[in-house]
Amino acid sequence: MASICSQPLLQVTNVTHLFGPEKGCQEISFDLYPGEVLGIVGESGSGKSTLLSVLSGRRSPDSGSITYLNAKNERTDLYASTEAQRRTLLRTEWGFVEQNPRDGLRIGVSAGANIGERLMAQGERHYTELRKAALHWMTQVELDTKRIDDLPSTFSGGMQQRLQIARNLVSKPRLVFMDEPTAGLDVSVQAKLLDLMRMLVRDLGLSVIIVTHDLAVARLLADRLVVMRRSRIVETGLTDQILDDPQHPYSQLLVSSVLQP
Ligand SMILES: Nc1ncnc2c1ncn2[C@@H]1O[C@H](COP(=O)(O)OP(=O)(O)OP(=O)(O)O)[C@@H](O)[C@H]1O
Repeated sequence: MASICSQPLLQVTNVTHLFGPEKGCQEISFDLYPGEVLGIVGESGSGKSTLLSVLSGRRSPDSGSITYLNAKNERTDLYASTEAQRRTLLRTEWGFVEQNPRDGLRIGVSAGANIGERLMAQGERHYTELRKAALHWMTQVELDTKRIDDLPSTFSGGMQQRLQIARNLVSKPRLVFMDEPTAGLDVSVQAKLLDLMRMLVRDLGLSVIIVTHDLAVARLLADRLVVMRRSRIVETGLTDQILDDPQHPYSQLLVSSVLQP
């Protein structure tokens, strides 16, 4: 967890993006600290994915601001930057793990090339170095290194998700966004992936914003939660506090309906 002295990595102030009344996200404010994992939970349609795409620079807010403390320790306003600057940030200091690995991988190139791509974009041209990094990251995410030249389409869903994680982490991002990264996987595959993600987040000191409708995933990974309902945050707090003692009636309903046997 972050030290209370450090500055927020991400500062979100009054962010709104609406497709219609209560459709999207509105008046969203929170700070994310270095090394912190923030879970965004709420029912389907509450605006979690919309918020994630605004936070990650993919969709401009109608109003509000998001500032990010970059690796040079400069605070930058995400939407005052150019589109190209935001794209660069997403390829370097940030990562984005899509729910469907096919949206986050290049399906037509090998696993090794998928991992090496971000390094190449950052100027690494040495084949030996790219190969070494790919092997290292395959090992980190527990993929068989013998599959380095295989296409991701020959991988299982769980393996593709591990590859997507490796592809993101190779550039040593400081902040990773994840949209339901374990949804659609078998329960046992999910459990192993969650263990791996927990280990990587801890070992690398990553800051993460993760959208999930699965409170068990939130419990395992997140330090803090924001609960969304109809485009707004209804409650925010430490994960254990919210899951064990929710204050808002909607959070109470959400927790009781999902966690009760
Ligand atoms: N591109 C879009 N155009 C119009 N409406 C949209 C668009 N994207 C999302 N919405 C609407 O905004 C609301 C919030 O959707 P969003 O996908 O952010 O919710 P969510 O909480 O992520 O839901 P889920 O858990 O089902 O993915 C929904 O009513 C949705 O129909």
